[in-house]
Amino acid sequence: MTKGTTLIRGGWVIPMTNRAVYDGGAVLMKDGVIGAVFQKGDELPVADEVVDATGCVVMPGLVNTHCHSPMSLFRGLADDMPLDSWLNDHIFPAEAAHINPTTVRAGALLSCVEMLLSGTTTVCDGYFYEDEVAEAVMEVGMRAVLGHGVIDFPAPGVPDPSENVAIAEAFVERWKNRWSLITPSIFCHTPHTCSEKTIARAKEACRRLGVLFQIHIAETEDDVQRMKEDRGITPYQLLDDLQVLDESTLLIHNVWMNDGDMALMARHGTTASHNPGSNTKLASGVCPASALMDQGIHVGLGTDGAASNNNLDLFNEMQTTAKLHKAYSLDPAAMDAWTVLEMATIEGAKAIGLGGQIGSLLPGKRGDITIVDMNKPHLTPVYNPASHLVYATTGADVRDVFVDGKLVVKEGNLLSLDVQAVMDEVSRIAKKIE
Ligand SMILES: CSC[C@H]1O[C@@H](n2cnc3c(O)ncnc32)[C@H](O)[C@@H]1O
Ligand SMILES: [Zn+2]
Repeated sequence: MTKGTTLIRGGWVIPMTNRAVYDGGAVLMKDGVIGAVFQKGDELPVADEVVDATGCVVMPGLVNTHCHSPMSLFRGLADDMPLDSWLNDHIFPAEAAHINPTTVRAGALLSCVEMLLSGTTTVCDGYFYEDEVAEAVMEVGMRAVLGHGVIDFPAPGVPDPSENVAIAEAFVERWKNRWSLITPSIFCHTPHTCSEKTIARAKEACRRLGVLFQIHIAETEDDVQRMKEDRGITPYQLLDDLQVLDESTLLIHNVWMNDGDMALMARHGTTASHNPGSNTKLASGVCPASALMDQGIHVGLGTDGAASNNNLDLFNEMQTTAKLHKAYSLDPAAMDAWTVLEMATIEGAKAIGLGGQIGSLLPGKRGDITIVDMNKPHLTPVYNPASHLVYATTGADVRDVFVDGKLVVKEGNLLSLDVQAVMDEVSRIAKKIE
C-alpha cells in the first residue's frame, strides 16, 4: 500500500493535537500527508485503501529523540556497572576493535527494525560512519535525524581528530537534500571529550547549514563536578559562553542540573532528550523532566543505544518515565499518562526540530501513524486507551505502522526487508565480539 488516499477507520483515534480520544474516529491520508481526522458520526470519504482499525488505537508514530542505532551490536555486552566503566572499559574498546562500515550498517538495520516493529517512526541518532546508518534508515523506510559523531580523540572512521568537524560537516552536505525522510545533523560527544574550540566550530557549522546540534550533557554527577573543579562553571554555563544554546540545540540526558541551568535552557529555547531507561540502568540519576517542562522546555523521550537500555521500545520507555517520576517525587500524580504520551510524540518532534512535520495527526503533517491492537488479555478492558498506552502496552502490541503515508509494518510484520536475515547478520558479527 503506497500513496494515494488511505482511510483508517474504527478504533480509538488519538491525534495528540489535544488530549482527546475519538472513539470510532477515522484518519484520512492523501499523498503521504494527513488529510483529515474524523469523529464518530462524521461522513467519511471514499478512499483507495481502507484499513479497519476496530479494537485498535490509531496514533502518531512515536518519536525516539536519542539513540545510537549501531549499538544494538553491543546489547547485553556490559551490564550492571556505572557509565564510566561501561563506556571506558567496555564500549570504547569494543568500538575501536569492531566498528566499521559493515558492522555499523548491520547494527543500524537491526535497531531500525526493532523501532519500526514497536511503533517508532522517527529516530534522532548519533554515531560514527553515519552514512551507513543513513543507508540502513533508507532501506528500512523510517524517518530520522542523523548526527555525525564528533569527539576529540581517534574514533571509528575519524582516525585524525583534527578532521572531526570537517567530516561531520561533509556528512551534512551529502545528506541535506538527498532523501526527504533523512535530516542530517552534527553530534558532539560531551563537553569533556570535545574541546571548547571543537564544540564552537561544530555549532557554527550547524548554524551555517541550518541543522540540529546534539550533545550529551550532565549525565553523571561526576561530569558536572569535574567541570566545576576544572573551570568553576556548569556544563550549561560553558555551552552558554560558547553561544551554543538556541532552539536548534538538543541537550541529551540533563540529569545533574540546577535552576540556573534550566533557566538558561528556557531563555534560549534549547530542547531536551530524557532517557530514563539508560539513566536508571547505568544508575546515573533522574533528569528533572517535569521541572524542565514547567519552564516551557520541549522534552522528548529517548531510549539511548541498546547497549545501555537494553531495548528500543518507546512504550517501555513511556512506562519507565511515568513510574520513575512518581516514585522519585513521591507523587502519584506526577508524569500522568497524557504528559508522557506528549513527550513520546509531539514534544519529541518539537525537541528534534520536526514539530511542523510530525508528532501529531494534524492535517498537513506527514502520514506517520502507529496502530496498536488493544484486543489482548493484558489490555482488557479499555476504560482509557491513553492509560493503556503508557501503563500496559508494549511494542509487541503494535499491529500496523505507516511512515510518510506508506505501510511499512502490516499485522506485526515488516514489509521492507527480511528480519531474520538482519538478526542473523548481527549474530554472526557478535560471535567475533564476545
Ligand atoms: C558521538 S556519539 C557516539 C558515542 O557515544 C557513546 N555513547 C553511547 N551512549 C553514551 C552515553 O550514555 N553517554 C556517553 N557516551 C555514550 C558511544 O559509545 C559512541 O562512542
Ligand atoms: Zn547517548
